[in-house]
Amino acid sequence: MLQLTDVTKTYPTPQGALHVLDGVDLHLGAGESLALMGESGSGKSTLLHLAAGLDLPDRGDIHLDGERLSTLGEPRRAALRRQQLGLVFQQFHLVPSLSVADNLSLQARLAEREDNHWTQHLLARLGLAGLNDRYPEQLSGGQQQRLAIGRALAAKPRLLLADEPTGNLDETAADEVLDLLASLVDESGCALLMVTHSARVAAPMDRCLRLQHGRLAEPGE
Ligand SMILES: Nc1ncnc2c1ncn2[C@@H]1O[C@H](COP(=O)(O)OP(=O)(O)OP(=O)(O)O)[C@@H](O)[C@H]1O
Repeated sequence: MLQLTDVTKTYPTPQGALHVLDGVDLHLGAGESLALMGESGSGKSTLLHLAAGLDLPDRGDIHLDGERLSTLGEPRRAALRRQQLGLVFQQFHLVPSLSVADNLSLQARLAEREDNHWTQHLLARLGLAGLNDRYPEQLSGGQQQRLAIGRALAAKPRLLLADEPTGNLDETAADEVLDLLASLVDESGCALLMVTHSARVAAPMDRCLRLQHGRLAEPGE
């Protein structure tokens, strides 16, 4: 599903080149879940952005669903994202001018993969069924994040990339959102790569890796 081979990423900074990823190898199979941990600034978001084809590595290869991202132009990478990926960020990135229902179905519509039955199921499971006509600003933080998760899953992606999806929520809301995310990922059968600082969140996932000094390692290594 996702394969990173010897991936290197460096950012230019006024102090010189910052080597964030230094030969990262990673394989994530279909339906597999992986927690990505690591200290602040260790490069977790950078890795997720590369996996999504939002940025390209300096060296190494990234294959998403068998496609080599570095050989694709941005329009083709965007199409691949639309068709294969769900993205959830710490900031919800909802569209303020669209209702709950329209935010939820946005990506599925763009991917031309609307499934009314699945959409209604998601709305009910996310506890948003009665809120169809509201706008994001009329929702609580937890409801906004649940909507962002629903939007990412509405097109039935093969891989969900989630970057600290509950970092903005209090602990109770975070627990609820993560339980929901885990069970909806199970129901949809998609693979999950989730950045988290929480060992409790990482525990139920198939695998957990830690990013340190630009490389991936088993926790505790
Ligand atoms: N566009 C950029 N230009 C220069 N430096 C960058 C850029 N993006 C990120 N960095 C730097 O690269 C390093 C890794 O950033 P990244 O956001 O990937 O870390 P992270 O592990 O996700 O951190 P956090 O847990 O705090 O979100 C940081 O030192 C950051 O300041």
